[in-house]
Amino acid sequence: MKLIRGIHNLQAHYPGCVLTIGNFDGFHRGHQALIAQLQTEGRRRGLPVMVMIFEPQPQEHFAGAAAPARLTRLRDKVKYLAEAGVDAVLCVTFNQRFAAMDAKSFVSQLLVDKLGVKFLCVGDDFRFGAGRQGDFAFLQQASQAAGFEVMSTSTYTEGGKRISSTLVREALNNDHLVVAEMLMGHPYRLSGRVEHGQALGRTIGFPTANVSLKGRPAPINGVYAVEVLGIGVGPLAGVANVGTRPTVAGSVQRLEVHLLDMTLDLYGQHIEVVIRAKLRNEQRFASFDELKRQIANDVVNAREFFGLQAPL
Ligand SMILES: Cc1cc2nc3c(=O)[nH]c(=O)nc-3n(C[C@H](O)[C@H](O)[C@H](O)COP(=O)(O)O)c2cc1C
Ligand SMILES: Nc1ncnc2c1ncn2[C@@H]1O[C@H](COP(=O)(O)OP(=O)(O)OP(=O)(O)O)[C@@H](O)[C@H]1O
Repeated sequence: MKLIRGIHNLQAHYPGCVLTIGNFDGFHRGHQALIAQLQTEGRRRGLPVMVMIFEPQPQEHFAGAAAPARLTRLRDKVKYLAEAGVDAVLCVTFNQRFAAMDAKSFVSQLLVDKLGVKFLCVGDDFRFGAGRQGDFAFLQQASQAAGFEVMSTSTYTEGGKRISSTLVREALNNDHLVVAEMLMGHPYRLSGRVEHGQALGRTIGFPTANVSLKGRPAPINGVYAVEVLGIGVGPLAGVANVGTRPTVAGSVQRLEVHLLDMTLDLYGQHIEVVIRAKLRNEQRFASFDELKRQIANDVVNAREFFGLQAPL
């Protein structure tokens, strides 16, 4: 699969495509159904399937810290889209300049001239162009003039509700991990590079791999039984904290993973942490000793969740 980062990296004339546009945060079953539909259209026309995504997501650009928590970072979105069989991802840098592009230019310059779009599938609530001036009716009109087809996605629902990234966020926020997994068709996972922490964990017998969330708050908070992927072996069972570590006066939310029965040097590696079950909320303990006792308990609970025996 081809990842094109930025409009400026597009070939002068892309050889035509079937296209969809959106955030694809969480890559839920609605997104998956849309991609499957697009693949049928691509095959029918002998054209590559392209997905246009934005980084940052438009709401993150406009609302900054007040934007909804990010479910899936770019690297993982691209991975999900590649696994789903998409041919190309165009990741548009959503900045002030792009936001200022009017709806007409978005269609004529980007979709038609640069991408050679032949078939476009978006939700009928899709808005685009400066001031959200472009809508589905606008697209229909423009497509007739420019000679491409436009179709609205059929809505994929669960229990009468439209599956959306917002619904997945709500489920995760309420610790309904099973619901979130059902909506997404895969368990929730966080990923990132392992960085150096204060190395306090090892002094209490629980070394942790610290994963920066790059300043984007995760939609979950607390202590979880997890599985770690992406380090060649595994999945490896672990226990993780997603939080600010109030006991040690931490402030920035971070992901910390302690692998069960295993000491591995993970510094610098990119790991995927599959969130399997919530064990408890994060707490502020009066002493480091109390925290240590509680983490030992968390380990016992995670072991029980995974059906693992304590080591001899
Ligand atoms: C399973 C687990 C549960 C944790 N729970 C809490 C908690 O409830 N409150 C808290 O302040 N810190 C919690 N922590 C974070 C510890 O404070 C942190 O691991 C410790 O300070 C070591 O940090 P360091 O890796 O930067 O040295 C938890 C860590 C783990 C691995
Ligand atoms: N449940 C669904 N069924 C069919 N298509 C969907 C569904 N959810 C999203 N889509 C389509 O997938 C594309 C990408 O959607 P996008 O990720 O931007 O929004 P979303 O999943 O609806 O999340 P949000 O909660 O942020 O609105 C859009 O074209 C959208 O119409």
